[in-house]
Amino acid sequence: MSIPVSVRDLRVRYGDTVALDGLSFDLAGGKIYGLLGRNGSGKTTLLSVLAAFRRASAGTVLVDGEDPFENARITRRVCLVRDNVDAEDTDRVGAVLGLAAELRPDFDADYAARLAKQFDLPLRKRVSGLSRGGRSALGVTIGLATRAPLTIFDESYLGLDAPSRYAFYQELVADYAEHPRTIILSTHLIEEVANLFEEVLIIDRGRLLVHEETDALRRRGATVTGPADAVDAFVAGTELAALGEKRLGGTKATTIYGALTEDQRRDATAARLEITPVGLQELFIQLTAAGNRR
Ligand SMILES: Nc1ncnc2c1ncn2[C@@H]1O[C@H](COP(=O)(O)OP(=O)(O)OP(=O)(O)O)[C@@H](O)[C@H]1O
Repeated sequence: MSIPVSVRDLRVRYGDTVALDGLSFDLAGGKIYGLLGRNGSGKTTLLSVLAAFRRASAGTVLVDGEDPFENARITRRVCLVRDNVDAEDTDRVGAVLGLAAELRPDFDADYAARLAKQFDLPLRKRVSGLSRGGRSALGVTIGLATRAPLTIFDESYLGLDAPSRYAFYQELVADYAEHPRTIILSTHLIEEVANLFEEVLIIDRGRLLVHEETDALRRRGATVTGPADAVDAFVAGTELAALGEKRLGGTKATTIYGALTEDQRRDATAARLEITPVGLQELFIQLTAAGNRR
């Protein structure tokens, strides 16, 4: 089961700091969404509001059609996993999983046990005795096994080493295929998870910069490489935004943002220019680079 999310003009302030500045978007649900943004762009604030950990200063947030704040029907159906597991330090790992099983209607205890084994979680250890990776593993185990209709991972797997992260990605995809739900992942490890995202949201300084299907977004970025003059003339002719450029001697590579027409692609080939796709991470870097910020 998966639930939709609708955000309109969301504003969140911390004293003088504006963390979210009029954010609006809709998630139909039943997909894996990637939430990207530079440090301090407002990702954790947004996810905390969706999970009712924090109240909006202004605007509307609807999760499954209702305001999630102090709304037990909704909060039961939302699971936010942060980078540090929400458990008492003195609790034992097994007890934390037991409590999640009691509190969460769709929690799959057998699946949690399998994940705990896969991630080498020491069930008898206290949370205070876990390594950083152990805490992350406990968090993602709870996040996956809870099977909440809206499941949010807020950089929760960053503490895991590379093999464990890939194990997590595999589990996520496999379990999501069997139990579709709305999943939001925020991450700085963009290349690692880009293939999981069906849609991508990029926020920058509290505002929505991009919300698009991942494949469509990928098609928007291209790098034009060739003799500097020819690249400049071609890019100027497309009237597309140039996000960044690199030079090596007389050769130049310019990253552009926007869809090239078939005619433009033919023109590029005729001018002996090379057009190559841009990875999601590179596109993100360019779109949020200081000089390109609106
Ligand atoms: N409790 C708080 N008190 C004051 N300011 C805060 C608080 N929490 C966040 N902020 C500020 O709000 C802004 C958004 O922070 P937020 O943690 O939501 O960003 P983020 O995108 O999750 O960042 P990161 O990628 O570094 O984790 C930042 O300017 C941050 O300093």
